[in-house]
Amino acid sequence: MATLENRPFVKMNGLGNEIVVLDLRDAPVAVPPEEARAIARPGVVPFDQIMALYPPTSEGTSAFVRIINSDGSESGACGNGTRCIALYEAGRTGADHLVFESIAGRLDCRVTGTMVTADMGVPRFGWHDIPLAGPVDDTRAIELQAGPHEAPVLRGPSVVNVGNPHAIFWVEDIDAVDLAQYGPELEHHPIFPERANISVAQLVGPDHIRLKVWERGVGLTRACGSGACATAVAAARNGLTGRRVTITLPGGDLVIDWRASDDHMLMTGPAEVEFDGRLDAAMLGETTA
Ligand SMILES: NC(CCC[C@H](N)C(=O)O)C(=O)O
Repeated sequence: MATLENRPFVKMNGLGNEIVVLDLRDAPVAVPPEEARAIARPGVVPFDQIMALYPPTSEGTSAFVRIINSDGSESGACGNGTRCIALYEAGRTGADHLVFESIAGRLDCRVTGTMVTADMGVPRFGWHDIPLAGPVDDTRAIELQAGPHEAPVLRGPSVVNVGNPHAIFWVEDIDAVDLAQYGPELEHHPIFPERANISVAQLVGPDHIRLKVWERGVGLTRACGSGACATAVAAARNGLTGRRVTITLPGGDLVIDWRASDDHMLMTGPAEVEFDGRLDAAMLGETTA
């Protein structure tokens, strides 16, 4: 029998980032990568991330969350998924202040209607934090390019770790870049030993950025909350914006406030419940023959 057989799930989204919430607190089991990949197949429950909830390990927290990409790999952060689990738990308990634990730290969330503000913690900028394959003095712009060697289309990204690794390429017009062409090679570039999420960002004004993200372990998505946080702090570090910006993604807007008092990143945006169901053997890739 498949590990996740008969377990209930809730399909949600955060700005069109496709999220499956698996509440495993009652009877915890690991999510096998092959079962995650089976659920993600077209016609089953295509998702970008599974947010798997486990029993909390510290007082005052609702759950320990593990984040699984559609290729079965695990991540330390998912901004849109965090807003989804906050809305899910608010709906279940009636609470409007929820705290989760993750491998990257605490996620403090406040829910108002369908809007959620999540504290995504403090960004890290050291080359070993990202991580990069070797020493780099200044992670505001590193040596990396894509496209023809003599006339690169993308060059000099900012790199940031916000619980997961991000590289942000600053461009004039995000619509002029075919991110599906360059995303795979950059995600897997040897400079990123743990791979990386790859973004193209366009500065619209001192408080507004347009963004598209090629997500590690997934591909192009409608929105990436951690990518929005990484981009906001990279923009402020480069003197392009202030510490509070609106990030416009294909799926809609997120507001990121990089709080000056403690450097925490506060992300505000919507989350939505779509439908629920129960996983069966066929959905988990088991054949009955
Ligand atoms: N959807 C995301 C990011 C999820 C994790 C990422 N693909 C990774 O592997 O780091 C978000 O909203 O932050």
